[in-house]
Amino acid sequence: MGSISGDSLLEWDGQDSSIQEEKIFVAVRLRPLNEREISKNDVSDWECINSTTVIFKNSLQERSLLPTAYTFDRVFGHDSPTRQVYEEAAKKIALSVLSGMNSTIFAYGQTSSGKTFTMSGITECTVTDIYDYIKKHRERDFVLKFSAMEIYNEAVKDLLCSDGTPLRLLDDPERGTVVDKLTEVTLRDENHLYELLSICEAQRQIGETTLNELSSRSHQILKLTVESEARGYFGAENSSTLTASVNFVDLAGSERASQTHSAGTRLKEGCHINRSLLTLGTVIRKLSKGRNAHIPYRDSKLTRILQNSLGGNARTAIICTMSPAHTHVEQSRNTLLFASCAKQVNTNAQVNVVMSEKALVKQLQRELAKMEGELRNLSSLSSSSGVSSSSALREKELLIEKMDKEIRELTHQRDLAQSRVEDMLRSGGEYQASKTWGYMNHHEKGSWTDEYSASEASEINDPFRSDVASRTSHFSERYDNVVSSKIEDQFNENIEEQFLSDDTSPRLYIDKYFGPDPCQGWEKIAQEPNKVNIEIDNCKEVQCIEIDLSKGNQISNTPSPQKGDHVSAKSFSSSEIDFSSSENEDFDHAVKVVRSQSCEAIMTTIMKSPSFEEAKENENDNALQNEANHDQEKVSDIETVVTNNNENTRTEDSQSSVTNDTFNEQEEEKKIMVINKECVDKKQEEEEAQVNEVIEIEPKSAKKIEKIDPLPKEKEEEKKPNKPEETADDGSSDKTKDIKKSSSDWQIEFERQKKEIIELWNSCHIPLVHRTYFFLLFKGDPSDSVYLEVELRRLSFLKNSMHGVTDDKSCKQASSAKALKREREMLSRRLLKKLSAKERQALFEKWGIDVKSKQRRLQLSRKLWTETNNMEHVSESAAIVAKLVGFKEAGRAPKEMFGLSFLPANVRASSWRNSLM
Ligand SMILES: Nc1ncnc2c1ncn2[C@@H]1O[C@H](COP(=O)(O)OP(=O)(O)OP(=O)(O)O)[C@@H](O)[C@H]1O
Repeated sequence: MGSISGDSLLEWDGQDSSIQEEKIFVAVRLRPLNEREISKNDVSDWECINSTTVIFKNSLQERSLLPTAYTFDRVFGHDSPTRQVYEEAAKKIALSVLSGMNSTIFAYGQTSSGKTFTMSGITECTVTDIYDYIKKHRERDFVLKFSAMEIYNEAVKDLLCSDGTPLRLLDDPERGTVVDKLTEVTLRDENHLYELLSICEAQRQIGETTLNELSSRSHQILKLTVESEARGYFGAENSSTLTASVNFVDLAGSERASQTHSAGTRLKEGCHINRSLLTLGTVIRKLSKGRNAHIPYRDSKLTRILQNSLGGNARTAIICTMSPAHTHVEQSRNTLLFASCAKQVNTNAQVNVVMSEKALVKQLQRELAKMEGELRNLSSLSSSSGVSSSSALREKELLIEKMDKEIRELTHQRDLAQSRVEDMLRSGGEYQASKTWGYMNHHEKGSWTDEYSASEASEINDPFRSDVASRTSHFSERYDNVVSSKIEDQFNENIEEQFLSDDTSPRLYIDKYFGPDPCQGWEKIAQEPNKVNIEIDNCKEVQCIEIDLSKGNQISNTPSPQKGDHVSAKSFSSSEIDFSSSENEDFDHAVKVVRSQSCEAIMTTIMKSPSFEEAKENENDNALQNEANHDQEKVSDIETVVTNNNENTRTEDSQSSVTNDTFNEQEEEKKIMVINKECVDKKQEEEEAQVNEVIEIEPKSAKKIEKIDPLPKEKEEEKKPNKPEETADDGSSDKTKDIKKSSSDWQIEFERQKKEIIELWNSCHIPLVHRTYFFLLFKGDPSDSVYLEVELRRLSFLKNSMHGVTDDKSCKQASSAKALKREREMLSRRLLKKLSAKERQALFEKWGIDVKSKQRRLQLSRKLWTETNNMEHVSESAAIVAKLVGFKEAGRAPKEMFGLSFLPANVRASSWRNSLM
């Protein structure tokens, strides 16, 4: 036995770890004729003509049809030593174990052909080479383990254990078939292995046959496992641990009983041997034909154990030994046949990176260290990225802080603006509330309780205060008239009236839920001399007022105090209304024209309808009728103005202005409204500028006022009577055009706001009383714009409150749909009280309600104010509600109000819009 060179070992270092598909390496070895064969003059029929071919050289062979030449991977003649066989047929396969590949070296042949002789030599050569390799490769740690078994009569026995107990075969999912409890000895060194090999040889079943004195009666499988891993420095770079086994299989020899003359035990042994070899042959034959199905591995323990080596993942070399003697020619041919099949079988060997426990622990330790390192890196990355995240977070926090600050500032500004508006309105409302009751008391009890009453103003001989107080009292009276002249009646009526009053009047009911009426604030402003004076000093409009007031004051001492108002109003109205054709186009006319289109005028027209008059004749409520008649007397004066043309109007107005106090009061009321409105415009502009709110309150109207050139009294007196034509020549025509244009623009804006308000009323569940009150309050001139604005703002605020934007309980209360439902129920009961059966029937028919249906009154009340896009419906709803709750103007309404024809459709549907023309 020689040793392999270092160069030979090096060629195994670079083993490809990928799956290596190859054929089973098959070699044939001919032994020399032994003494017995020679003694019997047996001849050698087989000769290796080269390294790969063996021929049957007996030309006298009778079966000439059989092949005479056999080619294999390698053939060895009788003079080839075992070392050569190892080197050229087994070494490459056997030493694959050093590269982590399983390998198997078979010795197959008939009995006494030299299998044991060959395999013993190959095993020793392999062991020697392995240990030499280990000695030359100190960079790796090697562990060699050895186990040995035999299959004797289909029993697996441990050759390293002396008790001879048969071992079980187990099927392991990963390792395949394993022998249970097979002794595996870790080798200390090469000598240790040799000792073990000696034990195995001693343990193996050997029997004497006629062909072999030391015939092996079992299949022996020696297994040498090599585990290796890189050590030290190299281990860090190469963490793989290789584990592989090389099997040295010395099969029992096939034999013919006739030849061996066996009997008894030997015959039995021979049967098992032949049966297992037959199975092996079958497996090889099938594998050689590529049949992967129905391979009888399990038919014998030999094939079962060697399954991985037979077409499996182990590199395999089969060395077929044969006797060249002519007497064994048939067995030799069988061996060659087996060899021929075997060389067709493919194997799929691969490097086994199967770790030992120690290697696994080390591998896990390395992986753990690697993960810890990665974790540290990740932590450092997180730490560094955390800086940027923290920075970004800080930036966001600063941004949020800034936004919060802006929100707080905006909220503050909003609250400030609201507070100012509400304070302004509240102050006006409080004043008006007291004023209202003062006025009522004035009428009821003959006393005037207001601080700046007209009488008090007169007493202190303050003409300005007196005039303003006088005007304001008329203005206040208008409010009271609009709201109700029957407040006390409502208080005194049954509990149903609580929906209006609870503990207050309709006015206060509205005030309670919606705040004081916006108009009231302007009254107070006009009533407070200090404020008025300040504002007078600051705006042109007030200069007009001063002129008016001075004249009013002068004329107020005359028997016809209203005349002064007419004169003073002329300078004001002439710039707004196109009456420049005559100096007589005075303010009276302007007021009358405007008023003629107001809601009040419409109401008047409605009330004068014959059908309503007819229905009214049947009215049993004498008090209401008397009041209506009384109101109608006032309205008839207005109606007279409405129906006249300009020329006639001037004459009749002049007469009326002298003879009709009611009309004069209304004119004054109108003028004050306009004046107050202009003052408020200015004031509101200033306040809005302070709070940076952009609320455009009739800018064109304000512009119109600015165009007024208040003349000194002397010049005005000169200009009016003597140069009427100069009115047109001094640019008044242009002003008139501007006015018309402005009026048109305002009309559009007015129409938009009106529709928006009506929609908001409906969406915010605004009480119908409020809607009606507001609807009837409007005159339809530019002075209404401020009220529209305020109402819009209130409703917007209320809507926001309903949607949770603001938190105003009173608003939420007012917006209660439930309250609105109660109000409708209340109104339905009032239909019975306030209307006659005939009126109700007419109303039901007009509103498309079956007069015989149940809850028809409730049906009607539920329809009120519901068609927000139908102005005719809105107008009629307002008229009905006004009648039912006793608004004074409604009370003045003739019975036609509830008839089929309230107004011509074109008038009803565009009452607000028309009121501007
Ligand atoms: N190539 C050879 N050169 C010289 N002697 C050999 C050779 N081969 C075998 N022999 C000799 O032949 C005899 C039988 O050999 P061996 O026991 O190895 O046969 P075997 O095939 O194992 O037989 P069995 O199957 O019965 O165990 C032995 O004495 C052995 O020394």
